[in-house]
Amino acid sequence: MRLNGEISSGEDEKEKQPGTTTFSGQKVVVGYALTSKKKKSFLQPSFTSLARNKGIIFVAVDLKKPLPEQGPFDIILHKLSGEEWDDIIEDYRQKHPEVTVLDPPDAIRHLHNRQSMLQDVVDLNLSDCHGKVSIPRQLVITKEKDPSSIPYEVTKAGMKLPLVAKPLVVDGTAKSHELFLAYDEFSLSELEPPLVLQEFVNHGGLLFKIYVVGETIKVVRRFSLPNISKRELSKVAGVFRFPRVSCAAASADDADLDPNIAEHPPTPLLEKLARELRHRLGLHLFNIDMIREYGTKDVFYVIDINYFPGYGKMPGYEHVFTDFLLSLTQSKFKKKLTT
Ligand SMILES: Nc1ncnc2c1ncn2[C@@H]1O[C@H](COP(=O)(O)OP(=O)(O)OP(=O)(O)O)[C@@H](O)[C@H]1O
Ligand SMILES: O=P(O)(O)O[C@H]1[C@H](OP(=O)(O)O)[C@@H](OP(=O)(O)O)[C@@H](O)[C@@H](O)[C@@H]1OP(=O)(O)O
Ligand SMILES: [Mg+2]
Ligand SMILES: [Mg+2]
Repeated sequence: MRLNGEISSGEDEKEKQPGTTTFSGQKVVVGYALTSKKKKSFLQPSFTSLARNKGIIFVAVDLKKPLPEQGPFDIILHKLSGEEWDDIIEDYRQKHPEVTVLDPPDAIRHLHNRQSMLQDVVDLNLSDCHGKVSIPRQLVITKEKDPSSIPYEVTKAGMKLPLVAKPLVVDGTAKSHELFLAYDEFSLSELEPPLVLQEFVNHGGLLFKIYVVGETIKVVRRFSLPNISKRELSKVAGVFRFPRVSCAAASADDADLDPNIAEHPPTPLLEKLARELRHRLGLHLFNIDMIREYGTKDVFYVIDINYFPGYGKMPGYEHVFTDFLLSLTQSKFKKKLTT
């Protein structure tokens, strides 16, 4: 932590104000390396002004200058793709252990692959904690595979139709979010590996997004794909691209919903899931997409985990994030006092 006014430049410098509520009356400097889209959705004025009043200032990392020459920072928030950036931030992290880097690049990379992202959910074995949490059955089709062999692979693995086809790698591009619903296995040969093929689980058209910010979780409901009946499955063939239904800012929280579908998953289950994943993934900032199997009360599937998601859409994110950033520096300060 730094004393008031110690930082010398940066586009947000003019936003600084005296009078803080930080642990020791010092400013917390948060460097950020985000795309312009992310900066716009995350650093909303309602958030930056609340943070400023609590002594947190945000400073843009200048990607054209060496990172070690910038700052000093207390915390770095980042979400940029590419190996070059990963190397820069990893090197900085090792040389500046006093700076909290959210989060380590190798832990983030674990979520860039749709197979590895869900592996920790499988390992967790949350089967007796107010409900059962697992992942849909899935099959990876590697890059080397000839697309014409996909129908055979699917049949051999005993996968149940319909299937959701997802690009294996999630790299922040629109293409990595291009998903398809496959009603028959033969049409899958139209798609381009590498892919993850996941069994489609009927869930009543509603999804739970569990936002994790350190130790805090917030759950919102979003609209999702409707159930697919056996009758529909028998009548339809082909692969169909579908839009990013659950990403819309319009939440399903206020809609008139069937309580059997919309009732929130049990809090102890969500808390345990988030805590365990936080530790196993080594991440502070992510969200979990979870669905309830239609017709059940407590059978859940995790279908997606995203690093540093769209927190701007999380109700009350300004307060949650401000408290989180302050708690990070406070625990560091306390540690310093006791060592
Ligand atoms: N196995 C599944 N069963 C039923 N519906 C699914 C399944 N997998 C995905 N979906 C639906 O497709 C949507 C997109 O899937 P997913 O969340 O995996 O993609 P994404 O591109 O990573 O999304 P995001 O924008 O959240 O990163 C889900 O929100 C859900 O509506
Ligand atoms: O665009 P939004 O603000 O909605 O945020 C989305 C975010 O995009 P951004 O990081 O470019 O902002 C996505 O990241 P990438 O996988 O593409 O890296 C992914 O995390 C989505 O799940 C987020 O939507 P949410 O799950 O929160 O609804
Ligand atoms: Mg998702
Ligand atoms: Mg995702």
